[in-house]
Amino acid sequence: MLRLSVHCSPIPSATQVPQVKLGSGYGLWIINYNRARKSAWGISIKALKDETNGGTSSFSGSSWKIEVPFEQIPEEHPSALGSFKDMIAVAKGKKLVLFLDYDGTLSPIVNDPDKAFMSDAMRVAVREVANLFPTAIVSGRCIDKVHGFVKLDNVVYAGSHGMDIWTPTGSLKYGDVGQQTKSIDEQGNKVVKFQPAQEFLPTVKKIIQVMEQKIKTFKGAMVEDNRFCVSVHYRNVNEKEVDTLKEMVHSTMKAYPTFRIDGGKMVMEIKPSIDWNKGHALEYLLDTFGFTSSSDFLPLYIGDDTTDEDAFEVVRGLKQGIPIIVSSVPTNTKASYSLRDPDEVMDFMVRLAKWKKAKSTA
Ligand SMILES: O=P(O)(O)OC[C@H]1O[C@H](O[C@H]2O[C@H](CO)[C@@H](O)[C@H](O)[C@H]2O)[C@H](O)[C@@H](O)[C@@H]1O
Repeated sequence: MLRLSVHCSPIPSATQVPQVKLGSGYGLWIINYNRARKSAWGISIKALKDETNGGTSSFSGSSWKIEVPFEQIPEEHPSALGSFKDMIAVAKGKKLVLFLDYDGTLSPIVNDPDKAFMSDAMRVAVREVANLFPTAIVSGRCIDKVHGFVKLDNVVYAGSHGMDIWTPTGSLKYGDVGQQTKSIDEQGNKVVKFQPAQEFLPTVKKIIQVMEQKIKTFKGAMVEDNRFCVSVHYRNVNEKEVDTLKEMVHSTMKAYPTFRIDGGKMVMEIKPSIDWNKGHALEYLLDTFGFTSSSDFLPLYIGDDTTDEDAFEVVRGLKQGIPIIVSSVPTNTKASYSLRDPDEVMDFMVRLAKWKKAKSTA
């Protein structure tokens, strides 16, 4: 346990001090924590629902005393914009491959999941980078929905947390597992669909039916059909009812032992318990892009959520790649760099495109 005395400036009055209820879905964020000096002067403290938990806090006089398990202190990660030159230096001689999460990365987090629109400017930026680098959108949403938001045809899509991947070629490496089917899309293009959770589809449909009934008593709760996965949203549920809703979901899912529940931003993500996640999807996609056996590629993955950590881990494991977390506060992550929000993600892509064009004309 690391003990910190945090002096606030200006001194907050008792009423300004955020109510931090530890152990019930609240947590502490320490901004500008100086790991080397183990101090945190003049910092701001936020109590965020549903974030890292642990420790205790108390307020006395002009300072907060915070006790946090050392391993839970969020680290700062250099800005991918601020460190652009150093960061991109490793791309020399390599082919960059871009992976982009959708919610919270290309679109801001909003209360209504059906209204998480991407701006036109963001669309222009994604189209531009996708013209320069192989680019994939990797989302928890079902493919139809994420395609409906992104509306671009020069990227490939992986939906349902990577359990539904559509590419023009498919993969030879994964070709013999019987999970790839060839078809023709609405525009008459060949598409190979990789769907490792096919057999779970009937049960997913059943779970959606059951959950839709059960959430009726929770005002604001919403069930989202993500084809191979189900999201139970509680962003708009009264705080006092969130724990009961979570308990309901956990106890209901006991009847479906071949499924697991992962966390997300005010959402419970119900998924088939197969050994497949966004990290595996990244490996599959690298293969379809033709990069598996060579070392001359550099994956760059940008994402904001816990499910993106699986992809960050794979990128790290490859020992050639750049994992970037989208977060406005320091956070515990396997990413190496950070961008604060979707606006910075857009600036970053514009910069990336400029860098590539300058390199090509040099
Ligand atoms: O992998 P992603 O593309 O990041 O998708 C993860 C989930 O994102 C969506 O939910 C989140 O964004 C919503 C809109 O901003 C927000 O209302 C919700 O609270 C967030 O959890 C999406 O609705 C889910 O289906 C995705 O699984």
